[in-house]
Amino acid sequence: MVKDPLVTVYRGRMSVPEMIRIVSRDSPMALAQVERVRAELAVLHPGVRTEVVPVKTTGDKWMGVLSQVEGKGAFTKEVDAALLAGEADLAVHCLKDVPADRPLPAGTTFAAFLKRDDIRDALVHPDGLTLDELPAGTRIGTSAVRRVAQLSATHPHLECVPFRGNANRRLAKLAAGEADALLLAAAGLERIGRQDVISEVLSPDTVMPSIGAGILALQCREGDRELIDAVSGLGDPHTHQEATAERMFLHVLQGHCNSPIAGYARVEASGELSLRACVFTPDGKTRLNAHEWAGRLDPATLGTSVAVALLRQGAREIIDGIPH
Ligand SMILES: NCc1[nH]cc(CCC(=O)O)c1CC(=O)O
Repeated sequence: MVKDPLVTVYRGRMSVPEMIRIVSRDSPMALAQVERVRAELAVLHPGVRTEVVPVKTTGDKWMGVLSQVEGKGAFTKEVDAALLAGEADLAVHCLKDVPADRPLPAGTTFAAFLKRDDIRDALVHPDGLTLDELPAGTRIGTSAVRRVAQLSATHPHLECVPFRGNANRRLAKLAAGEADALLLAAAGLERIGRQDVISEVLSPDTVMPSIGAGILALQCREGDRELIDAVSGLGDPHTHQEATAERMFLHVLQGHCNSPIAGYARVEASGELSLRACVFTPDGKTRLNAHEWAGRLDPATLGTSVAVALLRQGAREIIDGIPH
């Protein structure tokens, strides 16, 4: 490989923090995510030392309905607070847990989006049945309004039962018989090393993923130039475009924690970005769809355009009609 002399000089001059304190939730999945960040940082900046600052979030402690606590911010609030208080320098978030209806907490910014993992949901059934093979009355453990709405529409003979807790806990509750099957993110199961329990990975056409699925976001304090420069090299350009389009879409739509919204952007084989998205009623009976290509639009404008397309079809009325 030919070395680009400019890059070499720039790397040589770049000052990198000696120590980076990384804050995250303390679930096994979150800690596995931190390990990925540490491993990628070690490759990019072999001299850097890192320390992990695990915190418990409201979303981890509260096992009731999320809309009764912070709703969407329940998994990020304490992590943001540690960053802003200077107790850590870098936060690792699942992008799908970072509220998009409001700006990031003042004084913080995204420094990178890591290369996207699998965006699909997976079925976990102890006997290995697929979604279409599940008998009537099978209890699916999920509290996600997005999953409940879609399953209700396509598989009305199945029964969704409320199921909260981190992925490991959900697997334990499944093993204890509190449900017959689960829907979980394939990427999450992969991160905790439990792909073995997956009985079927569901195509996005069967269950449309959540906005931001499979993306890890690195968040820093806004003024922390040295750190932002040091970690921005972990970012993936396609993921950045996808994340930007998806988050602007959610921002314009102004959903709340009970809004069944799904969708994903993708840089297609042609190199062009596309975004498809849906809004559902909670019973899944009404489903609004939009799919657009970026063409000359930048990713954020594509997100805006798809949101407007859904608003024209009545998305606001659906979202506002759902109690929250
Ligand atoms: N809401 C919790 C959450 N946040 C991110 C993931 C999975 C990993 C990802 O999509 O980044 C999960 C678990 C799940 O939905 O099964």
